[in-house]
Amino acid sequence: MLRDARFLREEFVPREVVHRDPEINHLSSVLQPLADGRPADTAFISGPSGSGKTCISKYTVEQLKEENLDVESIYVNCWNDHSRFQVLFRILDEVTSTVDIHRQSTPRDVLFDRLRDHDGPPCVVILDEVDQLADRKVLYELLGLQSFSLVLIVNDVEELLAEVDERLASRLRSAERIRFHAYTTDELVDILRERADRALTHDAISQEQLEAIADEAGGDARVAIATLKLAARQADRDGAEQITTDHVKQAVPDAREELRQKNLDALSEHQQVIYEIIEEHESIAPGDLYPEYRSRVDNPKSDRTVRSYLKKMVRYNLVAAEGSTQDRRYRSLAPPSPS
Ligand SMILES: Nc1ncnc2c1ncn2[C@@H]1O[C@H](COP(=O)(O)OP(=O)(O)OP(=O)(O)O)[C@@H](O)[C@H]1O
Repeated sequence: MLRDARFLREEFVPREVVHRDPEINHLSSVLQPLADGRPADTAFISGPSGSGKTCISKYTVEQLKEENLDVESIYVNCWNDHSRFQVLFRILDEVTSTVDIHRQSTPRDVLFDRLRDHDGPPCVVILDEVDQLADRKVLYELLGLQSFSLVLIVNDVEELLAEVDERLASRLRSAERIRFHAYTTDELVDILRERADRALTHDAISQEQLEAIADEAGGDARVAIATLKLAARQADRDGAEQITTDHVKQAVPDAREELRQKNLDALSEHQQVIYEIIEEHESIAPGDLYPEYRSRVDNPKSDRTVRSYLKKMVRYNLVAAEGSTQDRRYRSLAPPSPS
């Protein structure tokens, strides 16, 4: 049944991608000046979870690098590296040595000065999950760096623009926008087919089962691929030669739970505290949540940062937001524990 399970792993970056030609062409054209040694405009990549924003951005930049020896690239996930220091450090660390940089003792502007003075080949910086940046002013600083061109990945551009100061918003408004839609069922079937052909033995999964998986995934390629992986794993354990309807039916909730758990594990310490508070309540308003959070941590983040954490947790299916903006309440989406 399983030929090469690596093709079903989430982190696998496909060499061939399907159904994103217009988006790839658009991003390639924005980045094209780099091929002539000129800086490129900033690109905003937006769209729902699992619509291929990260994968297509990386793929397009890799293509550019294959054709141009003198282009470099850096990928930073702002969910993990969310402070100004972390972002600047990650970029600097890729382009030059940072052995003498120490978090506690390095003056704030040394990192930035080094990046500004960096005299290497043009470099594309893919900043993923930009809305998770604790200090958005770092974007303003990065926009001013000649050697670096930015690809900014967010779920919703307008939401981000509404949250930054006017000076930064007006710079960002001129960025080129590339919007990704959620995949249709047919598109997901093609993505799944490609993976299944590489990962599984011939005929291990029928068109009907692929359609069933795609249909349940709600346009999200990550959910679809995880479902295929779990269905294949179960079929393999059962010693079956084909994935059956039952394997798929079981894999659908398991895949969602696996992804939920992964997202939960990826939360920072502060985000975990916020999540725990929500879990302890049937539902809670942000106005009650914030003081509770402040009382539980040292150096609490601002109210605004906590609200952006909450939005992200909603997108990642960890919590649900109920009610309108005025009377919003958050509720955990953890499955009921078996009694
Ligand atoms: N067009 C495609 N062809 C092949 N694989 C794809 C395609 N689009 C997405 N994938 C795969 O689907 C998974 C999810 O894609 P990706 O991480 O790029 O989504 P995303 O839009 O960045 O999601 P999020 O906002 O949740 O980070 C990845 O494993 C990726 O390789």
